[in-house]
Amino acid sequence: MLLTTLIKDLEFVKLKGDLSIDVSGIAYDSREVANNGVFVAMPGFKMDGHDFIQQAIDMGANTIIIEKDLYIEDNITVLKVTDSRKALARIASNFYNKPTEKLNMVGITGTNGKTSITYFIKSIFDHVNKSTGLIGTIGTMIDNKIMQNKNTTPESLNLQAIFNNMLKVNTENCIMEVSSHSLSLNRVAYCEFNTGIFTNLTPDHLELHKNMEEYFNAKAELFEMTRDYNIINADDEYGRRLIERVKNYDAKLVTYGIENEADIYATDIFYSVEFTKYTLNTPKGSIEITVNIPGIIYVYNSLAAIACAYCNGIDLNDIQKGIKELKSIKGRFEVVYTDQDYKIIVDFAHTEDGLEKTLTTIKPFAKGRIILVFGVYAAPGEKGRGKRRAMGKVAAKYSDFAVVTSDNPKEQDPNLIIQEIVEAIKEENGKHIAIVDRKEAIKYAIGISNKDDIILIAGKGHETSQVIGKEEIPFNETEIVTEIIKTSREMKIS
Ligand SMILES: CC(=O)N[C@H]1[C@@H](OP(=O)(O)OP(=O)(O)OC[C@H]2O[C@@H](n3ccc(=O)[nH]c3=O)[C@H](O)[C@@H]2O)O[C@H](CO)[C@@H](O)[C@@H]1O[C@H](C)C(=O)N[C@@H](C)C(=O)N[C@H](CCC(=O)O)C(=O)O
Repeated sequence: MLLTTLIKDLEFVKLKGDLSIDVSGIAYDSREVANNGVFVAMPGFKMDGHDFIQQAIDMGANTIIIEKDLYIEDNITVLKVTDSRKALARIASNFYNKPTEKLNMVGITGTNGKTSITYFIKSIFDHVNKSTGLIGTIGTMIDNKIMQNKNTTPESLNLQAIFNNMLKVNTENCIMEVSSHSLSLNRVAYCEFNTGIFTNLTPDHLELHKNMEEYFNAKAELFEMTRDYNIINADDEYGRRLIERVKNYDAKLVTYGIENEADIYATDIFYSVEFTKYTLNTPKGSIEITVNIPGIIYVYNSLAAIACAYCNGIDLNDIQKGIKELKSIKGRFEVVYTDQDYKIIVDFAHTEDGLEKTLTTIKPFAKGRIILVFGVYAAPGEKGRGKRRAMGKVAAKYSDFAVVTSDNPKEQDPNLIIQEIVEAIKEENGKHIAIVDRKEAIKYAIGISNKDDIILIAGKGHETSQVIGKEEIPFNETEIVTEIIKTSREMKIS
């Protein structure tokens, strides 16, 4: 591709070199630069791409895009921009010929519910044979095949490549989770969204966003990028603020909820431990909905998905069938083991709010105790103890016994994280034990469970690894539970 084509609509200052050259591709990691490629130097959290420019040139880069003032000796083209992450998004979109213009793009943001909503929408779209790809925490799904992502919302270059791959297999709809990081770090810049969905906002990722206002503003950016519909939860405090903000935007506002007045809303909700039923009310009529995942959270998540399907002109009968056809979502209130004695549920709940909602969903149905296995992950740059204490309090309040363990301690001391959680549990007189090794903690919970108990293993959900120190260790909770139960049965028999 000609460099002039690649940099179309990019604002830059040419520091040196020729613009009428051919470039073979783009890289933001010097180790991945191809011969005659463009290297975009981006300052990072741990390192700085500007320190790897020489390596990129040695790898064969013929063009370098920078945002810092640097003098580069080699005889190559150097362009300076104000924000190299944003510049990467611009040229990545150009490189793949603006793929989002050819897809029906749905972006979902908010602290909780994003993954479930992508799956609910896909299930409805699949029911009416709309070819649909997903991007999110569980990975990227194209043609029903899942590939792992490094991030919930990948870097712009990877993202645009994914869109392009979707188009190659004639995918028409792309349903994606849009993390607040991706908005703040311009990973989704120059994506054309048809629909934006806002779920809710509770404290999370405050290591990057500093405070809730900044976190809210990051999420709200998505709704400045949508063309057709803004779908917002009317029962969330921040949702209501967003409604006020987007009221006069070009995209049509559609609200959903249970408590407050909304366009799409649920009434007559019936909960059981296996499913939830409710009456769906829309401007086009009402219909019974069965969601195969229990709890209030999934009433909200299904309503958001339904609002999206509704805006896409899908008939209420098809919406009803599409929601019912989704049997489970990996790591989302997933019953990984059940017999007449007890149930084991794996759930991704990893915030105070998420944990509280999952525990209160279980509470009315737990004939025995709720035994909770959980920890708190170490977020990059996180220093505060707020989240650990808050989750400890929730554990003490809503579970009968907490096995406090490691989540992803990363390079922080897992004992210290656990100690801070335990302090909060003790203040509430909660029954607990601390077991640093997560597998041992699960084994302990299974060992002490009696008839009718429910074990909730919270925090990691669909994840298949645990990050301890710098190491990523395979950790699949479904497999671990199965193995522990098998071994304990074999021991009982012998
Ligand atoms: C803290 C954070 O967000 N980090 C993201 C960031 O990496 P970084 O800034 O740490 O990269 P770095 O290692 O400092 O390197 C800086 C630059 O030098 C370059 N480099 C580095 C070494 C080298 O030899 N050559 C070279 O060119 C790197 O390619 C990079 O461009 O930029 C990378 C590329 O976009 C991201 O993959 C990475 O996400 C990490 C993996 C991460 O954990 N991010 C989390 C916090 C995140 O983004 N989460 C959200 C939300 C999740 C949720 O909602 O639950 C998500 O969307 O995933």
